[in-house]
Amino acid sequence: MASFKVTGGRKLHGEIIPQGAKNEALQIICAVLLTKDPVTIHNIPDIRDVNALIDLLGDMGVKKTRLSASSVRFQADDVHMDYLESEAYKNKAASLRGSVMMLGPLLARYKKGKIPRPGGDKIGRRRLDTHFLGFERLGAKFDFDPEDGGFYKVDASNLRGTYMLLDEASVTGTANVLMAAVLAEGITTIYNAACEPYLQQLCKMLVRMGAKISGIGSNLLQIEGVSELNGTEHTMLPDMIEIGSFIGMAAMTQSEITIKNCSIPDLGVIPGVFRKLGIQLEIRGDDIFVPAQDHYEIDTFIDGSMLTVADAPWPGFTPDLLSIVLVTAVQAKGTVLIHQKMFESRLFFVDKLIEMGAQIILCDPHRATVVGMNREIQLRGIRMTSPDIRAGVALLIAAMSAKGVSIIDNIEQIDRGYQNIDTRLNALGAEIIRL
Ligand SMILES: CC(=O)N[C@H]1[C@@H](OP(=O)(O)OP(=O)(O)OC[C@H]2O[C@@H](n3ccc(=O)[nH]c3=O)[C@H](O)[C@@H]2O)O[C@H](CO)[C@@H](O)[C@@H]1O
Ligand SMILES: C=C(OP(=O)(O)O)C(=O)O
Repeated sequence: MASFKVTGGRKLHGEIIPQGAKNEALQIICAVLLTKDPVTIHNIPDIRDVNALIDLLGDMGVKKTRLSASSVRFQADDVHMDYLESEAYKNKAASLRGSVMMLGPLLARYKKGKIPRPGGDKIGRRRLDTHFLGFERLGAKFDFDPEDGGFYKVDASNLRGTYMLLDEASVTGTANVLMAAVLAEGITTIYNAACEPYLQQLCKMLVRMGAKISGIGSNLLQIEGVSELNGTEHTMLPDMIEIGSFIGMAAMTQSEITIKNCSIPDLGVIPGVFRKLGIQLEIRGDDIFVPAQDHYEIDTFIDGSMLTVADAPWPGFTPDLLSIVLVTAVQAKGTVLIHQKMFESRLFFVDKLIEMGAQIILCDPHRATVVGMNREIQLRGIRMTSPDIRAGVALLIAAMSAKGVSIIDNIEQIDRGYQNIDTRLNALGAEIIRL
């Protein structure tokens, strides 16, 4: 288990380029299974989860040619379906959440697929019902037998388009069902579809491959099945969660940074939520300039009542940034209620922040009230463990703003989603040592 030793109190200065989006990459890389033709993908983040998925596809027989550090050409013209029966497949596929999105393409192209219970963050119950109810609506047979190796299995000789109202606007669920529907016979309508930029990017890529999809960016997708898809090229958007993390980090450490090439129109309400915490952001072309700020003050609602920041399916605020908003509020002036509606185990990391000196009341597993300290008291460095990817980065931000040295254990969680974060932040003036 690796750790970070972080010396707090260093101010950052300079420019940082966000990596390609993790959650988009996981969908896009699964989509290469939909065609026998080459698919070239650019701006692939060099992070644990994405590398694990690329390895897994390689083990399944997908040809990979690395064209540069962040570009790979894939060709799925000879997929070894028997690999799915191996113990190695079970272990590797279970190591990340994104692997579940291989099922839609496998079902569409090979009429069957299986996946062990996928990994990913342990942040509460993470059900997969939407995926399998959707596949069943398309005509697949679904089977899950906990006694039989714990595999989720799907089987279908003939996928047929249909109308479906998704159980919930699941991000990976929508991607999975969509990838099955593009090669199904006839027309599929998916209502209550998730519509994050990740999914919009996937839809656009599928259209370039020859799929017929309308309603892109909305919660009502219509797909006219085609018999075959062809190859394409695709470039990943910058990671909006990393961009939000850098904004919070700059505010907490009184740093002046420029976040380059942010694809601003794809950030939705993210900049607005950080502005509500009182953080000044200047949009300069496609960059975000965050000036060094001694103080920032949390807004109230128009009627003077206390601000709540809550997650919601896109275009609402992404749950993946709530831990960052929470830690950023620790040194703001004012009070905010953080309401994590989707996941019930994502706020427990606040006990570490409290140990560092933050004023937070964990109201229940979904809600925490942060009473900002307006920098009157500096956090103090401690030893802590990163429980999940976003809490891990929230703790890193706290440590970077704290007095003294902190040790963060289990940074593999951070490495799942943030590319060489120590090196990139050290280049801006941080002091982070990988132990
Ligand atoms: C690999 C990947 O892309 N992971 C992301 C994906 O996970 P993932 O696709 O697994 O998450 P889902 O969108 O399926 O939903 C996550 C949780 O939110 C709940 N839920 C979902 C939809 C809804 O309308 N209401 C609701 O309460 C679900 O019950 C579930 O517990 O989306 C999550 C929600 O944005 C993000 O945190 C994850 O980073
Ligand atoms: C929860 C997340 O990831 P995953 O779904 O891969 O666990 C995340 O990216 O914040």
